[in-house]
Amino acid sequence: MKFYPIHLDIKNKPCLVVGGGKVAQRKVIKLCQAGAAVTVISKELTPDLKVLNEQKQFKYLNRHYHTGDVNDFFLVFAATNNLELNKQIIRGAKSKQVLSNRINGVDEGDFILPATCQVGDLHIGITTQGQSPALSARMRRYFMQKLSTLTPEEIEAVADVRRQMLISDNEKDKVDMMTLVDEIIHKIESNPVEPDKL
Ligand SMILES: C[C@@]1(CC(=O)O)C2=NC(=C\c3[nH]c(c(CCC(=O)O)c3CC(=O)O)Cc3[nH]c(c(CC(=O)O)c3CCC(=O)O)/C=C3\N/C(=C\2)[C@@H](CCC(=O)O)[C@]3(C)CC(=O)O)/[C@H]1CCC(=O)O
Ligand SMILES: NC(=O)c1ccc[n+]([C@@H]2O[C@H](COP(=O)([O-])OP(=O)(O)OC[C@H]3O[C@@H](n4cnc5c(N)ncnc54)[C@H](O)[C@@H]3O)[C@@H](O)[C@H]2O)c1
Repeated sequence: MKFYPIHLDIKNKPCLVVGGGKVAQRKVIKLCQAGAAVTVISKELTPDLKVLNEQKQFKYLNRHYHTGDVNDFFLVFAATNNLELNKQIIRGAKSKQVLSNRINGVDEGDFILPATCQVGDLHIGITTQGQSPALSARMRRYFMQKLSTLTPEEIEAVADVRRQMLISDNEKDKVDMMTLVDEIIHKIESNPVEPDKL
């Protein structure tokens, strides 16, 4: 296994995205959803990033990357279309022990992002260890279709019974919880996938 799978709590943690294109946008949206304190450095922004900037979802520095910009960040994303610059950003981050993601290739940088799909608190993360992103993207669409039959409330119901079980230490609560889990698995199994939507 090349990469260690982890779900990181980045609430209020300072995260830097260098670049304002389509790939940077994907990173920024997920960082904001996870409650990070996001800074974006780029002279250009996609239309969606412009809207998020107007909503003050992140701190925007409308300029090119400068050496030293990575200092004091928790995570850094080198997401420009300039391969040499992305390498330089990763080197800068490494010299400051800041964890970094490079969108081109996996040999530099400390982590890569999985393709994800979710229903409520159930999240599925898919990676090919950076080798076949197109396969990850397709697998995500497969699981999105499979999970589309579930609701956040059904996922929450399992957590509710578990909380009850932890208080009561009652065998019946455990059976109830496993029944709900079985129902979820059954719904997923019996939900057919439409291949032309993958
Ligand atoms: C999962 C997802 C998460 C995210 O980005 O948030 C993600 N790529 C996504 C989309 C996507 N990627 C690509 C396309 C173009 C069309 C296509 O091919 O389909 C699209 C579609 C689009 O852009 O719309 C091509 C591509 N990707 C990378 C390269 C390498 C390079 O540039 O050298 C190339 C070009 C060469 C090639 O094709 O190989 C590199 C990476 N991409 C990764 C993640 C990491 C490894 C993930 C893994 O382990 O599998 C890694 C290493 C870096 C990273 O961490 O970012 C997201 C899912 C979107 C979804 O869920 O639908
Ligand atoms: N990881 C992935 O999922 C993935 C997917 C598709 C493509 N790619 C690769 O990622 C790269 C970026 O793709 P994109 O679609 O976001 O490109 P894009 O052209 O839409 O965006 C590039 C961004 O980089 C910014 N930039 C350039 N020089 C900069 C500098 N000196 N300082 C700050 N920002 C700077 C630009 O302002 C622009 O916003 C491409 O090279 C592509 O090969 C990666």
